[in-house]
Amino acid sequence: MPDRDDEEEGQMDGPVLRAQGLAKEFRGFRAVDGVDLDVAEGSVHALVGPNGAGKTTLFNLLTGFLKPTAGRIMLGDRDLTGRRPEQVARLGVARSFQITSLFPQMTPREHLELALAGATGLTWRFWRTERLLDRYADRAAELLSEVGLSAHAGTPAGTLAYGHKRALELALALALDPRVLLLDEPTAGMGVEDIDRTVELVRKVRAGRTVVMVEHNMSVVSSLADRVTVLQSGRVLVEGPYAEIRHDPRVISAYLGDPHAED
Ligand SMILES: Nc1ncnc2c1ncn2[C@@H]1O[C@H](COP(=O)(O)OP(=O)(O)OP(=O)(O)O)[C@@H](O)[C@H]1O
Repeated sequence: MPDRDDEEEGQMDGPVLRAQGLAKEFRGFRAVDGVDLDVAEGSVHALVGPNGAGKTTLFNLLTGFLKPTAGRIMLGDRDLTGRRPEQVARLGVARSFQITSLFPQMTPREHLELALAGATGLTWRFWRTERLLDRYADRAAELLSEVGLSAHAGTPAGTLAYGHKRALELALALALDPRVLLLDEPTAGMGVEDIDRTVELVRKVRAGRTVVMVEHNMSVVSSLADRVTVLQSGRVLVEGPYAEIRHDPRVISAYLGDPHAED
């Protein structure tokens, strides 16, 4: 018997983020082709798959950066389908941006104050008003401490080490206080030490949150993910806990590029 209360709240043990029949076509080519995805509240859910599987496209759909050709995206009982990225973010699905979106001259503290001001609806023309930004100083300091950047709060972002830039991106997403945090390859381009640090960081920030991440590094996936969705050719190939999917012959074939993998 379905538990109506839980369903109506759109949370508890039900999915907090749900995609149904999601598709994206680029000039007739289906990069995402009828994906169903249920992300449970409080879980870390990894999206994996070989190159070109549609992970980035799916991420862009979930965050409003692309509009779906078909299908529906729900956050709890709210329909996110077709909403713009800033609306999606404000409703509670925030994405950790790429380093290219950082301003090299601005410090982590300034980035965060600006993000916090933006999250509360203040527009750009207000951001230099010192008193308004002071309001966000405490929260910015907290977020910097959460991601281990306190010692670099006043360093221009352009001169930060790679791992620290990625930590700043994460803090910027957390500034939105999201219900669902999307991480796009959080360990991409990192050496072993930074990867370990990032795994610890994600462990820490996941508390009380739901995380969806695209991640190529399977050891990172095994350390962090409660559930894994494996995509191939725009479709869900397999879904389940990492311990189960890692032995699945379809997954192994997909990664080895077996042309009969879908059989
Ligand atoms: N804007 C676009 N126009 C046309 N084709 C696109 C576009 N974006 C993605 N594609 C195609 O859609 C498919 C899926 O791409 P996508 O980047 O989502 O895969 P991915 O799983 O993220 O791959 P990777 O692991 O290499 O990042 C690819 O074949 C890609 O060439």
